[in-house]
Amino acid sequence: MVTLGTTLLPLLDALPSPALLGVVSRAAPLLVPLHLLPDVLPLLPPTLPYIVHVTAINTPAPDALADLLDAGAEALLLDADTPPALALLGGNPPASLPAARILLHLPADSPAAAEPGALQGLAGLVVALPADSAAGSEAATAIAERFGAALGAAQSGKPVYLAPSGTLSPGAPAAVASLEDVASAAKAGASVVARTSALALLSEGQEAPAGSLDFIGALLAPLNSDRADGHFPTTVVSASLSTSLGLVYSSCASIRESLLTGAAVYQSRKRGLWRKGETSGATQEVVRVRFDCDADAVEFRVRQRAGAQHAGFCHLTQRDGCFGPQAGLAALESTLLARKAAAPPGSYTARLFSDPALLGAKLREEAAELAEAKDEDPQHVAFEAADLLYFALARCIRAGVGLEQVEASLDRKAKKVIRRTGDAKPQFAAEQAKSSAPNGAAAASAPAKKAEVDPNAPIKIQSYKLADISASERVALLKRPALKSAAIQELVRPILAAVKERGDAALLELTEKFDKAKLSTPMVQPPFATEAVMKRIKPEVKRAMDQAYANIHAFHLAQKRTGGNAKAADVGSGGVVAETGEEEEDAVLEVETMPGVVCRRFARPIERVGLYVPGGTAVLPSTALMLGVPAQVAKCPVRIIATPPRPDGSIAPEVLYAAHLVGATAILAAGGAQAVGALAYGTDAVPKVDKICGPGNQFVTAAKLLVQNDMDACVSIDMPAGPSEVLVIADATSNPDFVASDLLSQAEHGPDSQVVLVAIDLTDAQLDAIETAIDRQAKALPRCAYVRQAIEKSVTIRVPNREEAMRWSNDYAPEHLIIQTDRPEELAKATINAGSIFVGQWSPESCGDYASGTNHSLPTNAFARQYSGVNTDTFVKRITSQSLTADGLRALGPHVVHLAECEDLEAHANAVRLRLKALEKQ
Ligand SMILES: NC(=O)c1ccc[n+]([C@@H]2O[C@H](COP(=O)([O-])OP(=O)(O)OC[C@H]3O[C@@H](n4cnc5c(N)ncnc54)[C@H](O)[C@@H]3O)[C@@H](O)[C@H]2O)c1
Ligand SMILES: N[C@H](CO)Cc1c[nH]c[nH+]1
Repeated sequence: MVTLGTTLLPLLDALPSPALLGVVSRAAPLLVPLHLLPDVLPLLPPTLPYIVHVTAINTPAPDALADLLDAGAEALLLDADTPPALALLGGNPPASLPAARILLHLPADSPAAAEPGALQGLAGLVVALPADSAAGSEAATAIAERFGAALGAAQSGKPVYLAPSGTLSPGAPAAVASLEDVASAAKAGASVVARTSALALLSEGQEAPAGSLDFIGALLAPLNSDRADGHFPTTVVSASLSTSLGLVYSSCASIRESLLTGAAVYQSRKRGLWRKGETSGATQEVVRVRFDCDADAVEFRVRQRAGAQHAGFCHLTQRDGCFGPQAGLAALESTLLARKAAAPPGSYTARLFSDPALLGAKLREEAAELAEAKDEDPQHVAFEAADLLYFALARCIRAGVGLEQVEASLDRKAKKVIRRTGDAKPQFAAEQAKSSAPNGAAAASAPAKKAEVDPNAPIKIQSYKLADISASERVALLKRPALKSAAIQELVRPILAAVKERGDAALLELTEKFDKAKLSTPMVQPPFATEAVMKRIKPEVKRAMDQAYANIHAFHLAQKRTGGNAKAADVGSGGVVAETGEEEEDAVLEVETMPGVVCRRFARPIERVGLYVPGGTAVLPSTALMLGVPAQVAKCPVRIIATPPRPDGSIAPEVLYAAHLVGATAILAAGGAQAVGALAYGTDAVPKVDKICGPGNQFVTAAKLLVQNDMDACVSIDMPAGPSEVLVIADATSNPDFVASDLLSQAEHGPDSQVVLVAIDLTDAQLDAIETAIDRQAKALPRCAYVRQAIEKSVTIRVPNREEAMRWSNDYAPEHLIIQTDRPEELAKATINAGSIFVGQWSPESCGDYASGTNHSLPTNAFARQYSGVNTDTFVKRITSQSLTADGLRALGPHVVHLAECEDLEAHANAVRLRLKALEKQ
């Protein structure tokens, strides 16, 4: 429905003053004669709804009338004798003109008003009053009622405007309504038309000159307070999205001043007129003032202006509105505006603003993902729509366009009457056809297919000089690319719930859905290294796996010997732990803390462990070794490897061989969140485990975090491991090709990987040599598409010296730290936070990834500050014990009694007192 409600409809009869246009735009539509439109249109504020008056003399063809609506006119007012009005009244409306956008200008004696409801398809009516009927007269009231009934105005709220005699006849003298006329007409449910030349803009208390009408007084005429103080409750909403900012009060005086000046003024119940922002500077520009349906409450639509210390409406300076912080699109708009004003270099949003190609590619990518999202997965649709809105809004903000303008554009489009066919442009139609083809449906996890990127575009890491980086920029640059963790959790939750509730049936369904494998059972039992399997493994790969296994085993077995200072057998002799069979390496920590008081700590394997071996974008037998060997060394009795099956249902032979080497007790042929759910909750076929270890993509990580927090599952995880990352420290002695190759070796893992180069005092030419090597090597890689996306999220930091390099590295806490500098051991010693360190130019990270002996399952996302990588301890828990002799209890007991009494825990004290008494009797 068009928005035409007002008590006074100003008819433009001369070029208007800006002051008048300002008031009109804040409170009423404007009636513009067609012949004035070309001159007036450029002057009209974009928010002002205008109606074009068409007479019989200047009626254009119906298509040209439709063009007026398309160009932004709220409605057309057609004189009754114009051909389209005659056609409408004859029941044969022109196809191109929707009646809902037409007002008819009828004489008071028009037979069209004879029947209630006869005109109800129209947007409204303007009724020309006879010369002897003032707008407030009884005759006018009767006319208003008759035409109101024909229009169905009482039900719809559509306007009936009464035009005092001569008002709409250009050049003719016209009667001017009085304020009383306007008020009486309002009581009869009608409004009044007045020429703008007859309107006076008056401040509170001023008298209208003779022959003119107090414009604002007329607009306020219908207001009718139901409060003793005569004020009006007023909701204040933002110009975009109509977000509620607060509730205040208005009086006729405060509204008058607001409409006149365009700055919000309210009525304080204690202190009189409240000129918003007078002291704080946080003023409000009034966009529109409206009354509610019974005219006893007001709405102010405003643009909030920031003051010196105060940006919002609420007296709490950190808040935008009195009802709390913004949310959704409004909050996103504020954040993006703030980022644009003070964008920390390196923050993702800052890059979006400065890199049009990146933003363009992301927009296309997100639009494609939304198009591909399945209706059956509404959460995924919402997730992708949110992504697209984020990038769309970033695009707008970059161009200085806010949501208010976007909404205005939507409203303008909604007013168009000439509809385009809505067909897609040919290149997009062709792309869509490709992606909807049966085998073209893109998986959500196949980023290499997403944005169309020029393969020859340079692959270059963004570089920053430490000296130019502010404290807040430093914080932003140390952050990892944003992960959509909350949204991913929402996708993962139903998967976990399905497996928890429906067990194997859900597990098999999800395996078919995500990994395209139709299985009859999810479990594969040993033997794994059958002849058929071994035939499919290249001999050199088998030898490499054997060497890797030996090294990893040696290093992880050695880790058991660092736990204590006594042999396992001693524990048994103390009488506390009865088990036998501990081997020499199962050392026990034993300390006699005071004579006769012996404390011990010893390890026991976690009984059932799940080892997740990723398999989405690459098959990773190396990860099976990295998890399986320490679990084997720790002697966990149940060791289940979980890994996504290939589409034919099989497991890669190399993973089967790794399972054989590490003595896995079974393989779960499932991946993603469903595998994690099956391990955490157990199904008929899958044994429940006590701990789930191993890296994976964001679905796997989110699922691990969720099951860890589910008390029902009673399962722990190794760490929140995420996308791979590496930080390389290089100086003038480094080999540029080596540095580039190390950076790329992690960038190729996936689009979310991040690599960081910390360059110590390199010249431009030295840095250029590394960048050139990155570009050249990357373009030759088969996984170049992943590399390009990872490099987009990566940074080079140019630092002046080794101390600053280490400070950056320790703050970043990389998963992998590669030190390719002069005297690398010194920097290794200065390392405080890192998952694993690669020291010197002959120690590429790849060696640790596969075969040197260290583990490659490491903490990412700065969790190296508090987590270790997977190691033998990951698969054990440590039990402590103590044994006291009688003398030991005599010496320690009284202290324990005092402490228990101090905590008012009598039973604790008693357990010692009883024994001390028994000892006294001996
Ligand atoms: N930090 C480490 O130690 C380390 C080591 C190796 C690998 N990684 C990382 O592990 C990750 C491996 O990821 P991957 O994808 O190749 O294999 P993955 O096995 O982790 O994930 C594949 C599974 O994801 C699920 N999945 C895919 N799309 C989905 C969707 N739209 N909804 C729900 N589930 C979906 C499927 O179930 C599929 O089986 C990479 O990010 C890599 O960097 C890390
Ligand atoms: N670099 C990975 C850890 O982030 C592990 C890996 C597996 N295969 C090769 N590399």
